[in-house]
Amino acid sequence: MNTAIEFRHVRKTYGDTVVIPDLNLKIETGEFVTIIGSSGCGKTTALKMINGLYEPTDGDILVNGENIKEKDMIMLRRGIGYAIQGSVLFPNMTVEQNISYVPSLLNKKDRKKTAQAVDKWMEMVGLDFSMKERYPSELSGGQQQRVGIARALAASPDILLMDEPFGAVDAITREQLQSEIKTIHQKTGITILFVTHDIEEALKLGTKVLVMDRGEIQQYGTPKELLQDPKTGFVERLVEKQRRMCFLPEGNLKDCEYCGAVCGSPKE
Ligand SMILES: Nc1ncnc2c1ncn2[C@@H]1O[C@H](COP(=O)(O)OP(=O)(O)OP(=O)(O)O)[C@@H](O)[C@H]1O
Repeated sequence: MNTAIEFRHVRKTYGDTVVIPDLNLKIETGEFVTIIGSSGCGKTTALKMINGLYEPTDGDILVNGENIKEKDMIMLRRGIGYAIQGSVLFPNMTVEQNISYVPSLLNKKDRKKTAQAVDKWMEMVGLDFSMKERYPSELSGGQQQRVGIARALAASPDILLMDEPFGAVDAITREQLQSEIKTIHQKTGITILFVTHDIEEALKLGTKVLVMDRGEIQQYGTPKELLQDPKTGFVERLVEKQRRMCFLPEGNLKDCEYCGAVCGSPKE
């Protein structure tokens, strides 16, 4: 397995405040990593250091084996999609223009290729083609979120960073978007890092879950590992409800819907 992203002794401080003391982590190519932790623990900071929006105070970050310090930032960001909560679309551009923005830069004169990319990603995120001419203000929150994801994917990145992308949408749309991003991951095999506040979402989507507290890794493992063998009290408290869900009242253990195996044990 190749390593898509590696943090080597990464430290990040803002003034006197140490947000990330010493982060060491290897993320394998093709992994869907959900990142969860207490508020302010440095999840967004970690994400933004990968695409160079923030610079580490110390240490190194490698993307596909290359130290990002030695890379051209524009080239680095072209290979890394970035989708965040809420609409960050260009307000004066149509849906089609928003999605085709980066592909048209990359494809230059090949308009057909760009148009094909727009269609492919609109279909993949569940956007009707009739919306191509609309402006962001004429879309619902969920539709705007879909355009944002399609735009991030249209540049064909091999890494996609998502910072609470479904935080601002209603429960039904959220569930639809979750299953769409899961399908996209399965179809494309790209590496995804996905920050969330919702443990259920983290366990449902992640092939690996990264639990952080105060800039430190509490656990990095599969949903099954987190449920069966929480390494710290913090992780144990985080997954407590989900573990209980695997336990049937009559005393039998049921196959857990998250980890696909018996993972809970009676609390009482
Ligand atoms: N540009 C900045 N300047 C100063 N402090 C910052 C800056 N960005 C973030 N911080 C601080 O660093 C800490 C970590 O912030 P970060 O946004 O990475 O946390 P987070 O885990 O994503 O939080 P949340 O879950 O609340 O979104 C917080 O205490 C925050 O106030």
